[in-house]
Amino acid sequence: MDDAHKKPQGVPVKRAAALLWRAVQPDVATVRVGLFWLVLAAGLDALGPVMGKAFIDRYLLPHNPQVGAMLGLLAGALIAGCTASLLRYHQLCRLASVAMQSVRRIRESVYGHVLRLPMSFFDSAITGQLVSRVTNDTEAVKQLYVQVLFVMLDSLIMLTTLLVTMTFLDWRLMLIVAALVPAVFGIVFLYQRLSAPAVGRTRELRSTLNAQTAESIAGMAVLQATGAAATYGKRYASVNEAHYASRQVELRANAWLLRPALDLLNVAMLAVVIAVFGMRESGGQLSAVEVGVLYAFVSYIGRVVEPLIQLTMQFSQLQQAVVAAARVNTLLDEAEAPRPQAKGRVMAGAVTLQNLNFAYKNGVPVLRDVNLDVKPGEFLGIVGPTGSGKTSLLSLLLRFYPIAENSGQLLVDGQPIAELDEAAFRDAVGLVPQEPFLLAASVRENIAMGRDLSEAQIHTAAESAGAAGFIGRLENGYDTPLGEGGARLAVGEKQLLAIARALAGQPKILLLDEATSHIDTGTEQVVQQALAKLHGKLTIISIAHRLSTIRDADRILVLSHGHVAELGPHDALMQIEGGLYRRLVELQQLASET
Ligand SMILES: Nc1ncnc2c1ncn2[C@@H]1O[C@H](COP(=O)(O)OP(=O)(O)OP(=O)(O)O)[C@@H](O)[C@H]1O
Repeated sequence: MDDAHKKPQGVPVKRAAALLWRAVQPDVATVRVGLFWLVLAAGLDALGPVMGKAFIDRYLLPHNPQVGAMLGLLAGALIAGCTASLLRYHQLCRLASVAMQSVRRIRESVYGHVLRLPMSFFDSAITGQLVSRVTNDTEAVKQLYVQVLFVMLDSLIMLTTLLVTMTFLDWRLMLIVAALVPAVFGIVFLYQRLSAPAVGRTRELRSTLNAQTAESIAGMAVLQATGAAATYGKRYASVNEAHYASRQVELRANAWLLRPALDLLNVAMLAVVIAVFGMRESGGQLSAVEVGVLYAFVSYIGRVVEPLIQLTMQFSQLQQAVVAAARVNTLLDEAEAPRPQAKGRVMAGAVTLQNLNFAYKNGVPVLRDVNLDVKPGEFLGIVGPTGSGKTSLLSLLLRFYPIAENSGQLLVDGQPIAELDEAAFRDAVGLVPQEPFLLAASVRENIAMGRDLSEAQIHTAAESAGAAGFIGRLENGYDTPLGEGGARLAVGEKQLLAIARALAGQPKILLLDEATSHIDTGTEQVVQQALAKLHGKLTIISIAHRLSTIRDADRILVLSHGHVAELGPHDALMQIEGGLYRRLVELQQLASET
């Protein structure tokens, strides 16, 4: 099974490029227009020194003061420069907006994708790292588009245009200037060799820091109760220290190799061009034409170096962003939960298990040869020692894991569970999980959970769950905000709300996973009454640790090591001399008496 924190496989650059290419598709036409205008802007930029050269060659050196033409050239250079700047500004804004749109799309698709991943993915996913992938990594992808790709594209266009213009002016001098390109790439290569491992390590460590923070906050009660704060503080500090050291390596490589080395190249190139020019003319008289070319080349060198510096300065960001984009792409490549095209419906809510086997890992069976026939409207309790497979059975009933071939059958109303229409199946099966999960939203939103439910349906569900009473006592009734995780409600109230939510979709089958284990005896009775009222109206399958909650069940399934140990009503099971159920009941009675 894949996990969210694994190292991406394959070449990151390819995966990053695939991601960007996919996301930019709807805006390809806009990008093309933007690039066209950028090429024009670069051409206009290159015109300036050409006009300067004409100014020197035609009027300045030959002492030929034609004021009108000279002013015309100066004005031309000025207009070309201003137009180029304006064009560049508009195009970079246009491209930046394409970039933001693309990132918006990527972020939405990553979040949507995560919501569609199979439950098995989350068995090994680390929350902090997954959150980091959806938020931080997609933010880094924005950098890749906005800062890097478009600034780099602009620089590349500029560089090409300048080299072409120089070729027309003096191709031999152009070749000398062109030597800058391999020199700069040499520096970048060296930089990459030195800093790339550190860049990757820094990201990994930052991700670990996020994961540790998220984990500690989630488990704060346990952490404080076990006095583990100091140990965890130390563990965090050591990762943080490693992160700092890795950042230092990166920064040192940046400081040595980027700006200073490139500034040095700029000065060296100027010296070489002037020296070559001087040698060429030694012995002869400087011709006016050559001086104009020298002027143009000196201005071009500055302009060639600047895009090259831009290209290299963006390089470290590029590396980080490529790693991030590759990781986002890897997450997007993670297979989604299969969406059966099947059209089966749940009509009555009968559940049949025929020789059902299940294992999370090959060779470690969790359910073995389970046979069961639950009739529509039946109330089935499930009990068994810890690890006996109760929750796993519920997960299969929720279609969280597929039933492997040759592993028996799980039928709902006579149809294999995989052949039911997804939306119809989710409507027909309600779940009350072990931990009532509540949103930081109003009571109404917590019951509706985004479903299109009428006010009457929400109220009826709350009534049926026995939650209407306490909701009515909240200051704003159904509009009362509940705070993060329903922080302002008592545990039992959260549980009742979870039942109301499960009932709101008017399911045919209601699954409860130890829904009453956290509740005090008073609230347990409210839940019991709610379940009693539902008894017979829909199929109820309820895992219970507190055996009193399923005493009234039509039948009780006793699981042991993944197979059916006993099955029958409470009274019948209590008759079994030395039976597992009877032992469990007696143990609980003993525990409650002491
Ligand atoms: N996601 C998972 N991946 C791998 N193994 C798992 C997973 N969930 C449960 N198991 C294993 O499957 C077995 C059955 O677990 P399950 O949670 O179904 O038991 P249970 O009867 O519900 O236990 P409990 O009463 O403690 O909740 C256990 O050995 C457990 O370690």
